[in-house]
Amino acid sequence: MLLETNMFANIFLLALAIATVPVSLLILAIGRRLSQYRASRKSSQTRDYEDPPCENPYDLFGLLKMISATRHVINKTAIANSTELFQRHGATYISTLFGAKVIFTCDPQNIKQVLVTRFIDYDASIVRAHLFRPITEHGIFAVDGPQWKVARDMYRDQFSNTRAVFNLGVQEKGFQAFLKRIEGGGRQIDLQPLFLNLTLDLTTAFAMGESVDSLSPTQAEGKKRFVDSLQFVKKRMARDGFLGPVHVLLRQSDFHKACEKVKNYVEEFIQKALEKKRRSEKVTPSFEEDSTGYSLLEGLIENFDDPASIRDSVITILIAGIDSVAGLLSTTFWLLARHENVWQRLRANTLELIGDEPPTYEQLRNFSYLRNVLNEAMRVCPPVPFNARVANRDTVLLHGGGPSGTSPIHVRKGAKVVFSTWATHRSQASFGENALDFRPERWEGLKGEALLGFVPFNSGPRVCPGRGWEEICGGGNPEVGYIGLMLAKEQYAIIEASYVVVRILQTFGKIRNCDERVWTEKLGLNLFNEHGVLVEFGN
Ligand code: HEM
Repeated sequence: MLLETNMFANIFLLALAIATVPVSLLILAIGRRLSQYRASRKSSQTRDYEDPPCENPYDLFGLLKMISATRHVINKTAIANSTELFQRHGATYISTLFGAKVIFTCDPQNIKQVLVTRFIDYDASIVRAHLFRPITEHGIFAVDGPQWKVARDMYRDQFSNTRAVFNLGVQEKGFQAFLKRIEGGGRQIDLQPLFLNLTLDLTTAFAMGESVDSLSPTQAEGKKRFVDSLQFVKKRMARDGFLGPVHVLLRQSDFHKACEKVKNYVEEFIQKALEKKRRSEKVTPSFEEDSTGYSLLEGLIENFDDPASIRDSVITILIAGIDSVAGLLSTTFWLLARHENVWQRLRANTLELIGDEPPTYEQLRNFSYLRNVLNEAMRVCPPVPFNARVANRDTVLLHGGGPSGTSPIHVRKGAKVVFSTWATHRSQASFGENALDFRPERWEGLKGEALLGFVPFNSGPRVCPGRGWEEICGGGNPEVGYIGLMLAKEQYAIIEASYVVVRILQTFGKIRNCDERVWTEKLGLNLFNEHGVLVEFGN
């Protein structure tokens, strides 16, 4: 009986607890909104701040926003919808998500504030550390402040010296394996998965000193398992990133298991390199053009001792450097197959400037029309279409407040700012009336303000290191850093993509588009086309 009474009491208490959860959440959300309202009223009374337009003032908890965002992700219209919202509400507007205000912006001036001018007012890790921690606990994406500086400095030697670390021999080997998969031409192929395999092979060779050979028909079983785990981890991180806090309700054990497999695989390479270092005292990275000896991992071991941070730094590159470059290559060829004039001009330039021999680093670096084509491909379809930061103190965005959109906006500590690279790249104010068209020639005259609206690698101190290094510091002047970056030529990611484009253009005279369907978003950690890149090469 006592047992029964206890049981009923427990069930009652449990039911009461469950019933109080939504009520408590409701009270919490109302409290939060009230204090936000009071604070923003107070600040706008004392200063000239004004709130930007609100997407839906009645959507108090962001429930409608969540439903609509989920619907658009499922329908693969999230990116198109984001542009539509900017058109409807202005370049900066507010929405509510999970009961909190979120500022959305595609205003280049505001993006510059977040990434460059007021860089220290924002943190990046809050929005993604939970996704990165299981795979790279102290890796650069999971940390901010002094910890971020430490993680960033680990890459300094490698990315400040792209010319030395860029291995043309590895590139050519990868390209030959890629070519075998499309040999002969005259048949329809989907380039998108092949580019992913190619960048997997190139990046693992660069990061660990040994390719995973994903393009090889005889890929070793262990390498295949590693690739499967790595790709699974990235896919799951992207899914959980979209789900936000809801993801904790879903099973995570398979994710953690895959993370362990990836870490174990990379650790084996670290152990081998450490032994090598112990034996010969010094691991000297080999910068010979045809050598496959150099790896980021060995470069790191040369300077650092902690195996865990070396592992995090290596895995970070496997997360950041593979799908992004594959996305850029896929978009470029999707566009080239639909713009014969650009293909013709690029091919003529390639044969004239480089001939049919594999290109040198210097030729790739100075190939300006190719640079324009890649810039334009990243403008039309940025591999990282949006990003977010959280204010770590009260701060300001310069534009977008009030009905005219000209007043500064008060950004409270803890507020999230989501900025859309996709939408800013489509701005007519920056790129003219034909902003939606693929026109590499526009880069011949672009300068100043327009360049401010081009941020495929982000900008400021936290700019993608695959974009170049020296210019990041900009002599300590953020303004110089910002503009200097636009002119940077030592860009690992661009040089890597350039090598592949040049070799394909040297090999094939023609490209034919085999897919009349419209481009449809496929969102992961990077952006792809749902239908791939179906083309036929000919001579
Ligand atoms: C076309 C190719 C690429 C694009 C568009 C791209 C874009 C980006 C963007 C937008 C960020 C900033 C993320 C943020 O702060 O939230 C970033 C960060 C980063 N990227 Fe890339 N990336 C590319 C290729 C690469 C490559 C090839 C590597 C390395 C080999 C690389 C390594 C990194 C790293 C380590 C970070 C973190 C930087 C930090 O937080 O300080 N990326 N990338």
